Amino acid sequence: MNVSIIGTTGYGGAELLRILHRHPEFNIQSIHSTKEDLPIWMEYPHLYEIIDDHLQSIDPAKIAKQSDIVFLATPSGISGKLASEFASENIKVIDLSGDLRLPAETYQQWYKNEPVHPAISEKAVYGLSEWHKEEIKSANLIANPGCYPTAALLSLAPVVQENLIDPNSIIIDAKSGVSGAGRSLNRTTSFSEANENFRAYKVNEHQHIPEIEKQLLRWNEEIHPITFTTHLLPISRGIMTTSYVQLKEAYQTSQLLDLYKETYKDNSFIRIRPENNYPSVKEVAGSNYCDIGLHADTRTGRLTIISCIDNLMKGAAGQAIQNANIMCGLNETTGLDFIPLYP
Ligand SMILES: NC(=O)C1=CN([C@@H]2O[C@H](COP(=O)(O)OP(=O)(O)OC[C@H]3O[C@@H](n4cnc5c(N)ncnc54)[C@H](OP(=O)(O)O)[C@@H]3O)[C@@H](O)[C@H]2O)C=CC1
Ligand SMILES: CC(=O)N[C@@H](CCC(=O)OP(=O)(O)O)C(=O)O
Repeated sequence: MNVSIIGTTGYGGAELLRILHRHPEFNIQSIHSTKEDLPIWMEYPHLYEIIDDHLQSIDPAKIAKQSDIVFLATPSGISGKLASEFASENIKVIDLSGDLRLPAETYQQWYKNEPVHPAISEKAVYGLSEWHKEEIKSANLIANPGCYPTAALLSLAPVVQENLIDPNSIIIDAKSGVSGAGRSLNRTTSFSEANENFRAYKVNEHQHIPEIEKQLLRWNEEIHPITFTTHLLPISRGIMTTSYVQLKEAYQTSQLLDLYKETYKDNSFIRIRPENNYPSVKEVAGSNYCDIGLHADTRTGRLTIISCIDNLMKGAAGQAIQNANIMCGLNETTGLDFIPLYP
């Protein structure tokens, strides 16, 4: 199967290259950027003598003739336009941006960009791999989930679906490494601003709030608006979400762990930690795992759920390739089954 990547010079694009280079079923047919005729190793010298491909211009008709799947690792605003151009072509499209995840009006409100025409966005399947496998299998257009929503949703799904929590009690405290903001220069993620620092940002106005709420409501229509706060960690990769929810009844931690293990028993990338064991971002780095640990506080009746992913893997490129595997009828772990990088 031939695949192409647009936005290859960004962090998401580079991560797609890293995984696809060793994928046994997908062949990297072409890589694209607004920079043309440049060997990719000149942008990323760690690829020197490994990947010699040159960046090519973005010509959707030509890409669709040569490839079966195109990954859009481009910024919000750009991805939507590209998805519209590919709509008339015979090619599967997986978009890593937020452009296809929300209804037009909500998108405009939170992203402040012109929305994609609903005729396009309504065809997109939300690619939360573990939960929408059947839809993904027959999709031609995937809205790959955001990094924070992936970590938060996977960790909240079992208790939300089973209606075990007060629907007005969800608080998600989220932290990300700086690669989550992409490769371009930016004051907040520059070394002297981020190093030895820890700050909250986009408080109550983060663009992932409506994405998380939309999926929670699909699982349980009683869910109320959430409180979601993002923070910037002085590390390159990794996301941790710590969610607090009020349980409707008293549960032991072991009962809830059993529910989580049962829910995810057929999903290789979700690791439910044993009692009194909680994940850290380094324990999933470079991998497609989402590790979840939890504890029910019998004093307060609240459940604390901790979830860790690598933002560039399960939060972006890894999940995109997992979705491509599902779309092509492959085992979802194909090309993704490696151990996290530690330490
Ligand atoms: N970083 C992360 O952890 C995550 C990112 N995402 C989403 O994935 C997408 C890519 O993110 P990331 O790799 O971090 O971003 P980067 O900023 O690192 O890369 C963006 C890429 O888009 C290309 N690009 C920029 N402008 C244009 C344009 N006008 N036309 C075509 N290509 C363009 C850039 O390449 P060039 O300038 O060379 O053309 C670059 O290759 C974004 O939508 C992001 O929101 C989603 C989940 C997690
Ligand atoms: C650390 C950091 O800045 N992270 C970014 C994640 C961006 C992202 O994933 O954007 P999309 O919704 O377009 O996919 C942020 O919080 O905005």
